[in-house]
Amino acid sequence: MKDLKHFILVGPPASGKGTQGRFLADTFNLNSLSTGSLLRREVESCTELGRKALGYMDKAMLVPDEIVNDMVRGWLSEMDNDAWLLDGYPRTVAQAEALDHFLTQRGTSVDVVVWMDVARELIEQRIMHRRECSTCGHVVQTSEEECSKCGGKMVSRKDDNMEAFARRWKDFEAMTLPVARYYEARGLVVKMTVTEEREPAEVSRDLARKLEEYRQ
Ligand SMILES: Nc1ncnc2c1ncn2[C@@H]1O[C@H](COP(=O)(O)OP(=O)(O)O)[C@@H](O)[C@H]1O
Repeated sequence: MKDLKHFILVGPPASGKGTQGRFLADTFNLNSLSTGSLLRREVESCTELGRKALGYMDKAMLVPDEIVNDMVRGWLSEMDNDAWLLDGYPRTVAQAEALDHFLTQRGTSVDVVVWMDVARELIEQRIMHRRECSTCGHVVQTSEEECSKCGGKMVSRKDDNMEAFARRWKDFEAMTLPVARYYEARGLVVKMTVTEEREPAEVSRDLARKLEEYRQ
């Protein structure tokens, strides 16, 4: 039976990576790293890395590989419990190769790559139904006019969101899909294909089952 300690989560924006990532971290007792969140923290703390990254993040461009590679290597080196999940990294094949190189040097490797394969039409529907509270920023799929958290007015940012999504999807297809294929060629992928809307908990159960099979 395979030991599953090193996870990578790959998927397009709004594919449910955040939710399934939390599920995996809880189930397998993993330290999880979202490179997007870490970069945002660096920006907020005005570190040198944050200053370098900001110019790219502002334009919704990928931060150069070297910066992100160094950041992830630092995070992995500092960890005491060697069980982790990376979300949002590797995002390019060059990042995947750099990670492989780093892990090989340490005598270890990626154990499994969970690919959230969600149809583009489904993600577009999610974005269309997404509302954001104009007061507290709470984001949900709802048709309610009032925020369930603070009572503020719920607004839709459909056009902005659709435009941003189209750009991010293009990047995903061009740069990150090849990452999923890179790992697929190495037999490391567990693919979660989602073609119709399902409860996140149901997707988690399916995922757990697939991981059990993969592990045998
Ligand atoms: N692995 C990565 N390589 C390069 N840039 C990254 C990476 N991860 C995150 N970023 C940067 O951080 C930003 C936010 O990332 P993330 O939180 O994953 O959200 P999004 O899904 O909006 O891209 C990205 O737009 C990009 O500029």
